[in-house]
Amino acid sequence: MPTSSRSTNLYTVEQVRRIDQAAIREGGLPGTELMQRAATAAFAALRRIWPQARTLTVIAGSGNNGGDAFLLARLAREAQWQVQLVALGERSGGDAAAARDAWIREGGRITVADMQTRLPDADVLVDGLFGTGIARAPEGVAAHLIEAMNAFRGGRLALDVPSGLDADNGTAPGPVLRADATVSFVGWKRGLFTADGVDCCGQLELDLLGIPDPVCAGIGPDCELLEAGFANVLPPRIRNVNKGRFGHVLIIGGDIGMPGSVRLAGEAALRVGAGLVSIATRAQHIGAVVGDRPELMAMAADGPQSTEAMLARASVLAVGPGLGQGAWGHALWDKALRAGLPLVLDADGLNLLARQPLPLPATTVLTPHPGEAARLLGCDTAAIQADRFAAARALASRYACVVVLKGAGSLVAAADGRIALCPFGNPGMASAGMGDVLTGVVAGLLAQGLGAWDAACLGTLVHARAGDRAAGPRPRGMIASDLFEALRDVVNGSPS
Ligand SMILES: NC(=O)C1=CN([C@@H]2O[C@H](COP(=O)(O)OP(=O)(O)OC[C@H]3O[C@@H](n4cnc5c(N)ncnc54)[C@H](O)[C@@H]3O)[C@@H](O)[C@H]2O)[C@@H](O)CC1
Ligand SMILES: Nc1ncnc2c1ncn2[C@@H]1O[C@H](COP(=O)(O)OP(=O)(O)O)[C@@H](O)[C@H]1O
Ligand SMILES: [K+]
Repeated sequence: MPTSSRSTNLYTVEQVRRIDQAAIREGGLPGTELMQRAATAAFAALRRIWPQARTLTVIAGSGNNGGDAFLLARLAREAQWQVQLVALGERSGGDAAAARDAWIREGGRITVADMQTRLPDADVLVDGLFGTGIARAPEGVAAHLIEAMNAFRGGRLALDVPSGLDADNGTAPGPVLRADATVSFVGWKRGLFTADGVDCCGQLELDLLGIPDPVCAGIGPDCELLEAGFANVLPPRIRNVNKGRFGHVLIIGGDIGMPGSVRLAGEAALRVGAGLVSIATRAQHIGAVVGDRPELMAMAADGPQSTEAMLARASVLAVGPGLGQGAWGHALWDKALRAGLPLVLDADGLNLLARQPLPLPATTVLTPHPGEAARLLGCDTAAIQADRFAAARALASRYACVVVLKGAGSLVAAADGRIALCPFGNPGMASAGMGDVLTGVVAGLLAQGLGAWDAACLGTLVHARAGDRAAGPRPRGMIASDLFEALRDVVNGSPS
């Protein structure tokens, strides 16, 4: 795992609440003090991000997120900014009530929003409508305010969480703010980094509000961010070695019409350092597989004996790319799973598992996208995306293995409930064959001796960072093969 620090910890909303309460109870930090610190941190970030700004429109909800907003509005006015404040509702609750009173006491004016409200123009807008306390999809005036904020022509800064986002799961059941920047308080909420969260937050900053580490001890985290430094889990190579030390990956798949998937997985395994890579595929695909990549070996998987001979030489299997679910694919899949070798299962390898849940080898990594995950759990894709963390954990526990749930903010889950999130990757990677590359990467790392958890975490990280490096500012039109050179750079730790 990456070295644990609070800046790489991801928390549930409930865990952040417990930290708040512990800070108030045991840390001697009253809620009003935390709110003041949140406002101060957010105003400092705002000035850093928009150094020319002098006018502000502040939106305050009725809870403590609104409290942060009232206090930020005060700070801006004290700094001689021109501030206009729009509130949802006539009253604020809890510590926010005192913040609202202070704003009014000092002569601040409040526009109480209705369906006709138009937001005043300003350099920057501060979203303090909803934070972690959002309880349902915004409707009526709340929804109108979010839509108006999205139409606002200046910069948009969200306090803690973009309003409308479920900070636990990254889902947006209704309208949601698309912020240019989000300053989050106390700890990262896990939903900021996956599903819709990745499109709503903009630039992310975290302020711990000065809550000391001991106050948080024993509270979570729920999940850890995979960091660039994780690449260190792969030991440097000594010079006196030969290819036999770095494993022999056998990729099984490529039914009629699908030679590309095994070709991509095979080269990916080589590009992260596997010693030998063989492909077991249809006889007619052998030329296509080795044609422009002669370092790959390819053999016809055309009967039980040839399959057994290939399995006997392999140290790691990657089963599924282009495998199909017909009799040919099923027979290979069945033999491969019973071989007991470290295994990566993807694509039709997963679809066959959903149909026939065979026991899996002790070292197994499943790499489903949300559609495959849904088949494995017997639900629909929307249910997977509604709580990706629960889905990844349920899969790892049901199949007693390590699972990579792919997609924006890929998750790696282990059967013991451990979970890590990859904050890298980009929409250019939503293209054919990218998953095949990931399969090859994870298999290539298993072949070099990593365990299932480390290979899945490092593989997900290396694949996503290679995708970012290859995409640069041109994600659209990136193809899976564009990642190969970048994989080699990233796995060798060269700076981007
Ligand atoms: N001491 C603390 O607890 C701290 C809290 N902080 C801030 O407080 C926030 C959490 O505050 P709260 O728990 O008060 O929650 P919020 O301020 O996020 O929202 C809760 C309020 O919105 C209402 N509401 C929820 N969903 C709604 C919907 N769909 N439509 C209309 N109204 C809705 C609730 O009735 C409640 O009044 C954090 O996100 C953070 O910004 C910070 O000030 C740091 C310290
Ligand atoms: N929008 C995105 N942001 C980050 N990563 C993405 C995005 N879209 C796809 N990816 C990554 O690209 C890969 C696509 O895998 P998959 O859907 O199985 O593709 P294929 O079936 O074409 O091989 C996964 O690793 C996924 O996490
Ligand atoms: K907010």
